[in-house]
Amino acid sequence: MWWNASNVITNIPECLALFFIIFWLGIRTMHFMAVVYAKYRLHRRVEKTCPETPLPGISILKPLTGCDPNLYSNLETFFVMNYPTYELLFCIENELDDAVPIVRQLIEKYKHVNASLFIGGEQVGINPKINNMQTGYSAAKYELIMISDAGIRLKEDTLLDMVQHLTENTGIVHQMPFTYDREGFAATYEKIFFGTIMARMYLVADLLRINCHTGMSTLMRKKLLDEVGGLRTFGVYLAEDFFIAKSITDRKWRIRISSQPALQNSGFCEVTAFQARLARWIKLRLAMVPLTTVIEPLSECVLLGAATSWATHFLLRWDPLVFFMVHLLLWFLCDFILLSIIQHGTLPFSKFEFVLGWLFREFTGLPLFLHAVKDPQIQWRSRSYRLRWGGVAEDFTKKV
Ligand SMILES: CCCCCCCC/C=C\CCCCCCCC(=O)N[C@@H](CO[C@@H]1OC[C@@H](O)[C@H](O)[C@H]1O)[C@H](O)/C=C/CCCCCCCCCCCCC
Ligand SMILES: O=c1ccn([C@@H]2O[C@H](COP(=O)(O)OP(=O)(O)O)[C@@H](O)[C@H]2O)c(=O)[nH]1
Repeated sequence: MWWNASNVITNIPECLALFFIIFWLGIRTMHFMAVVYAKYRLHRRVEKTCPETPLPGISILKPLTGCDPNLYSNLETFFVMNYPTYELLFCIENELDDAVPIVRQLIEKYKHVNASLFIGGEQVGINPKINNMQTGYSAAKYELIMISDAGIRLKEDTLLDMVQHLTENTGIVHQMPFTYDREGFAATYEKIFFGTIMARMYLVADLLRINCHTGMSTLMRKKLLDEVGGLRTFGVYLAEDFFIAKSITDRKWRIRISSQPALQNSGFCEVTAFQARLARWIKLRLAMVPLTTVIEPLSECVLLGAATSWATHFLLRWDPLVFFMVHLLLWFLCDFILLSIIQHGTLPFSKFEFVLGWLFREFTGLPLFLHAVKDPQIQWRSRSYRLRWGGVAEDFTKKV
């Protein structure tokens, strides 16, 4: 019999083939789980009526660096939130930054909104985003802290949605990264990335309670940060989001995603810049969870498909080409369904554009991963870093 136990143990090709088939079944299961969980979990109707207790106040930290064509309209969404008590704390490192006049203009336009601008930051660690936010954090007066990156847009009811997910035992509610509708191939590629490969992993991680916290749009209880020394404690890391969530879950609090995905809407949208961003994230993930060195490339549709085609041919004599084509089709359909659920409306591109964008994403995923692994140096904006094992970062800007 082909699966005879002693054969499997002693025969390496058979073991490898069996491993690929089991891994393939695992990833396919995750794919289906992600689709079902997305349908059940995302885009829930937000209750407009207040619960018995008054809604808690939120201090929203907006770390800004530079200006892009969408900055004004993205920031404006924060001034028109349907939420009773919140303050906006804009943080900008450099007084000459182009974002300064934009923020001042908005503060002037919406005088009734509680908003302040903090310039200069404070050097508390290596992470420039934490350094930038530190002065705003020190001034924050509410019990909830929201960290929201420069390119994020909110819907009117996003804060309500997030607060409603902050149940008694929950310490963090974060938004799953996704994108706002923009035009062009780069925007299509970004939306496909966040709505397929990233969403699949993110949703399954949330379901299995694996730390997948991404700091681009996240709401947390301030007391949980203050208990460990405040935001500054995480300034030694570049992936501050991962370590904040780790610290909070270590104290037995839950983290969960909100029902609305994060709408990233940076005004700069280019394939190469996006790939550089993804390469930086890959390097962070490898340092945080070294297991991803194997899991990430093997979870790529093309590599997994090729390996499992070989495995099923080797063990079961199935036609590898037929297997690969069926695998590709199944993967493609699951991805399209998942993306459509997350979009929750009409996609801003045609089916043909989806096919092109999807093939591009799938066939560039592995080369991008290998390219990222090759060079340990991390470039973030104008600075360079290296990570030590465990995630503590070193600034390499002056050393290069
Ligand atoms: C995208 C493909 C991932 C494949 C990984 C395979 C398995 C992982 C399972 C779940 C992980 C979900 C992925 C979540 C994070 C993805 C985004 C990311 O990389 N973000 C990093 C950078 O974020 C920015 O950092 C700077 C900050 O200022 C910005 O605000 C941030 O947006 C972030 O730092 C990542 C941290 C590390 C996450 C590691 C998660 C790995 C978990 C591995 C578990 C393996 C078992 C899986 C079994 C299902
Ligand atoms: O030197 C920096 C780099 C980034 N940021 C802020 O950190 C957030 C995330 O930055 P970026 O979009 O570059 O990170 P990514 O999402 O690509 O990881 C944004 O609000 C930036 O304004 C900052 O304050 N100082």
